[in-house]
Amino acid sequence: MTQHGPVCVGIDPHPALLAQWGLADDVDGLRRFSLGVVEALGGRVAALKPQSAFFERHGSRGIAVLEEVLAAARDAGTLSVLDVKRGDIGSTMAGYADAYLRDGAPLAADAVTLSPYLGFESLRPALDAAGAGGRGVFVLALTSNPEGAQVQHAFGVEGSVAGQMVAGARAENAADDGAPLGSVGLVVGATVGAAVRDLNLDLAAVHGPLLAPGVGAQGAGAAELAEVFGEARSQVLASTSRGVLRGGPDAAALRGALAQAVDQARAALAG
Ligand SMILES: O=c1ccn([C@@H]2O[C@H](COP(=O)(O)O)[C@@H](O)[C@H]2O)c(=O)[nH]1
Repeated sequence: MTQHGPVCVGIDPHPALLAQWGLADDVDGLRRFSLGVVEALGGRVAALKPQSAFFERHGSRGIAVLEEVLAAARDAGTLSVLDVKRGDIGSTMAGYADAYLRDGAPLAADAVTLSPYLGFESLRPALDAAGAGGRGVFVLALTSNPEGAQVQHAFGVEGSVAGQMVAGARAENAADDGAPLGSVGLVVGATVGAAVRDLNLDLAAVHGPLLAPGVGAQGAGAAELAEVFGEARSQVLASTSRGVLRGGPDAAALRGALAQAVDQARAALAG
């Protein structure tokens, strides 16, 4: 984030984007699109975030392309965040941790997104694997979609649901002595408006990175980033997929779109 700017670019090979890039909606199109993004932006961006759904829809050959994309990002020296939003009972979470957070696993990424709605503690195997292996997780706290509020803003005996995710991440990172940011990040959409303030969430105290999707196609920009994150802005990794990908397939145009997104995020999140 310091070197390349606080922006993550999502690799979301939507059928419509494949068509816009002049590619077929098949495994070859998927591969050319996704590796094209890594080739254009690898080594120039803080992180790349492949969206697993768009690889899974092509079946086992799509998953094989996802493996290639993760390896290509690694070879380019670029961190990968696999957006796969996993969450299950602890014993099954151990399987997911092994799939995504183990050295040498075919789908190993530098970080994954996790869904905590079976309870924060159900994520334990992934939290431990990330901490032990120098990897990270991003736990959904306040998602960028409007429907998320129905669950995430709800209150129980221990406060708001989102607040419990903030508390969980904060407690995990407290043990991560000395690191500038701990291994447990949160997903907080750039589109959530006043929710962080309304729910009284202390994001700065999480001491972890904050992945902020919603920039670009979902309507958030500099003003929204500044509004949502306040004191926690130095922890924010703003995430945009279609906002940059629509610039392709030309590599220079993709880099131009990334440069614009970085300028916008830096201005919003400075100081
Ligand atoms: O709260 C969330 C969590 C994840 N996402 C994912 O990010 C990208 C957004 O794509 P855009 O084209 O920039 O809208 C997509 O993969 C989502 O699944 C999110 O949007 N919100």
